[in-house]
Amino acid sequence: MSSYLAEARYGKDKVRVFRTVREGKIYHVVEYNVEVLLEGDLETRRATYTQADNSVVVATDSMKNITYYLAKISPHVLSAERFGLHLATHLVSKYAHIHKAFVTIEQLRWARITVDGKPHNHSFLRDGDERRIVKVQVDGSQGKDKLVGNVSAGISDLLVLKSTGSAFENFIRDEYTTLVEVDDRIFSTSVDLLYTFAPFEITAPKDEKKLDFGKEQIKGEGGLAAWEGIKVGESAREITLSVFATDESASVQATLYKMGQRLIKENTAVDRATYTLPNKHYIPVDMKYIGIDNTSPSLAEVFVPVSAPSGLISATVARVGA
Ligand SMILES: O=c1[nH]c(=O)c2[nH]c(=O)[nH]c2[nH]1
Repeated sequence: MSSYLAEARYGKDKVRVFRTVREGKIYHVVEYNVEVLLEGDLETRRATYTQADNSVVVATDSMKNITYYLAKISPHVLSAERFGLHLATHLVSKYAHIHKAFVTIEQLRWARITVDGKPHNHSFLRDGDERRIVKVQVDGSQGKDKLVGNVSAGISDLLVLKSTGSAFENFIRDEYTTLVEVDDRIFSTSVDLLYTFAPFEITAPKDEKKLDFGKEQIKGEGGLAAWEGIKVGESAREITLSVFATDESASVQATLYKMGQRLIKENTAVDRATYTLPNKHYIPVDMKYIGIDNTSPSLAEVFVPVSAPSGLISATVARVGA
């Protein structure tokens, strides 16, 4: 039976980077977990996988070093979108046989501590397990002077709960149905969101050593939005939280759709948004045995948080015509 190498991609995962940027007495900080993967002519030029020839292999250790080097010198390091674009563009520009770079960045939360009502200059707290996610792909396979950037970004593990304003009624009732219809229930989910910008053209930096990567070098609306990704990121989080809080939810599905609709409407460069929402069930405790009604929706006050199983609702909302 014969076989061949169908696909290959390799790199470094879990490169942990913490960076400070000083602005006088004020410090800005970011913490990233970075994954860097490369694709290229690893078989046609030298048989890396099939003949154990390492002569075209950029060591994954070097990719880690490049990540730290760019974290030191990149003017874009405080934005995960910009930093990812800079890192991926640098890798594809530097190595002739590397055609695609894939950078995934997880950004951990560090919020300023408030002291006497004022944000502190250099002290921070971890205000949640939620992470920002940025995925960048830079494709140089059509030529190193025609780099194409693809950026998607979003949120992972944003845990939310509302204690009313959620119902689930009129679903299929048949021989398998035990769930009762409720016009008032707890709705809790851990939001995963990934939104995608239109692909855009990047002009590779002319001065490799300087690694200058100016705003003017990214063409197209999607590119500029990815460049200004911090704003879209803030808007996406705010829309997600505000729709979750205010929607009179008929189902997780219906609330998810409203989130996606508003995200696309208010962020003109976002083409698609995929939400994945587990339905973390809170079940009212049955106290009929002791003569107490805790299960009628309006009287339910004591609940069991159920970690498994959970519902899982996922959908992509896309811009018409994109
Ligand atoms: O919002 C919901 N959607 C469902 O599809 C579903 N199914 C279920 O058992 N509970 C819920 N809740």
